Amino acid sequence: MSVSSNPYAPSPLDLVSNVNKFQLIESTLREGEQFANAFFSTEKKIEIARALDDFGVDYIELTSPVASEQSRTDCETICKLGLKAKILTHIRCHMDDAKVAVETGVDGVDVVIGTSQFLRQFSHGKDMNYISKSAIEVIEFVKSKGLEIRFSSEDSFRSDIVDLMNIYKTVSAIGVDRVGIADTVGCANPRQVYDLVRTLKSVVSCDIECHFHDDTGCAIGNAYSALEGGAKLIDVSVLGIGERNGITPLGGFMARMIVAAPDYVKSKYKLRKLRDLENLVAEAVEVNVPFNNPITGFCAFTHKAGIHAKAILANPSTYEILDPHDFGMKRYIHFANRLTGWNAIKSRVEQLNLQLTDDQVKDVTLKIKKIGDVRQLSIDDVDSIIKEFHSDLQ
Ligand SMILES: CC(=O)SCCNC(=O)CCNC(=O)[C@H](O)C(C)(C)COP(=O)(O)OP(=O)(O)OC[C@H]1O[C@@H](n2cnc3c(N)ncnc32)[C@H](O)[C@@H]1OP(=O)(O)O
Ligand SMILES: O=C(O)CCC(=O)C(=O)O
Ligand SMILES: [Zn+2]
Repeated sequence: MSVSSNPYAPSPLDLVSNVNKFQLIESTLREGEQFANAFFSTEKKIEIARALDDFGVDYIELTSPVASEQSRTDCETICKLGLKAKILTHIRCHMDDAKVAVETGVDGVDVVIGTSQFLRQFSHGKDMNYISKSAIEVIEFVKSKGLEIRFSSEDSFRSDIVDLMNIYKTVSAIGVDRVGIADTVGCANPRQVYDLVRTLKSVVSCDIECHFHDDTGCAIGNAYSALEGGAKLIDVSVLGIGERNGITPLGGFMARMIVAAPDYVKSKYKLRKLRDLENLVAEAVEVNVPFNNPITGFCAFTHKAGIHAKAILANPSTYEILDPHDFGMKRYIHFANRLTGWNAIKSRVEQLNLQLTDDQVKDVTLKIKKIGDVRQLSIDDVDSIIKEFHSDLQ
């Protein structure tokens, strides 16, 4: 499908949209390390960082070097790998953290501080005046070291909008490279995201990054809305791993974006590496890839009901918005069940190199359905029924 005829592409009139030119901040080695099951050895971090780099992510975000001694040395080690992706580390808005971060060899520093009443009162206990002063101090310090610097307000969607815009205006005025919006508790919906990004865009001159938790199931939708509103960078992690049930998943986000911006996504990211990347991380954190995962879930390209199977055999676009081949995956017609139809069975008869008329295929389909009413069928069961039917005819 060419972009101009793609109904899911952003409208050319949508001047602020970054759907066709977004970047990824991959946070499996930061947010993902906050996933309950995660423990990454140095070797595993290196393996994951290399795989993310090979996939084509723009940035790799690492855990704060002040989290532990090993976190700091791992950060230094990954910086020395010579990856194409820029390496970031993520710190609190405090000079103690910033001083350690700039010595690790990272390309940039992501600094964050809670701005909502909840976090101001119960997390760090600081007012907006303090936040503003410490943000200026940290930003100017990191900039003086020649590194990229991003300032983000944690819990943005539960923060006072005037406070938010004031702090973003302040950091933009002193030349921060990016500002970040974070839906830390996953409370935002796509419309709120669009509105906040649009508002923010009118007060800052730098790029906007967004970070969405998935507590209420909106992380991918919110990321898309953010790009529509003019955000440029989206935080993702492999399988979405992170605090609680995590953030925007890399794979699901790729699924969303390939539909909207196929040329950009296919040329920029090695989509065929997605499955290996997900398996690598799933194994490292001892989880299974979810059965309903976009793209790589075991049945993501399996078609079962007879009506679907017939149309898919005629033209896969009837029931597929994604082409499995773009991801090195294959589609599968599940014909061994009572919901099957004669078109699916005819296709199986052809695969078995048997000759049956359409009426004969319809007859054998009824036999298959009859047994399928009593028990689960396997492919071998159906093949045996077809072969027996065929030999009875001879
Ligand atoms: C929403 C997010 O995911 S933000 C990223 C979260 N990442 C992490 O927490 C990284 C891993 N964390 C750690 O290893 C530890 O929490 C450390 C090293 C950062 C701090 O450890 P400790 O000094 O033992 O403090 P603890 O974790 O109990 O409390 C957090 C401290 O940071 C302060 N703080 C919290 N957020 C911020 C912030 N954004 N900027 C500045 N200070 C902050 C809190 O006030 C508290 O300070 P206190 O020592 O005066 O109570
Ligand atoms: O730094 C950020 O923008 C996000 C921090 C974070 O993980 C969150 O707020 O959930
Ligand atoms: Zn987060």
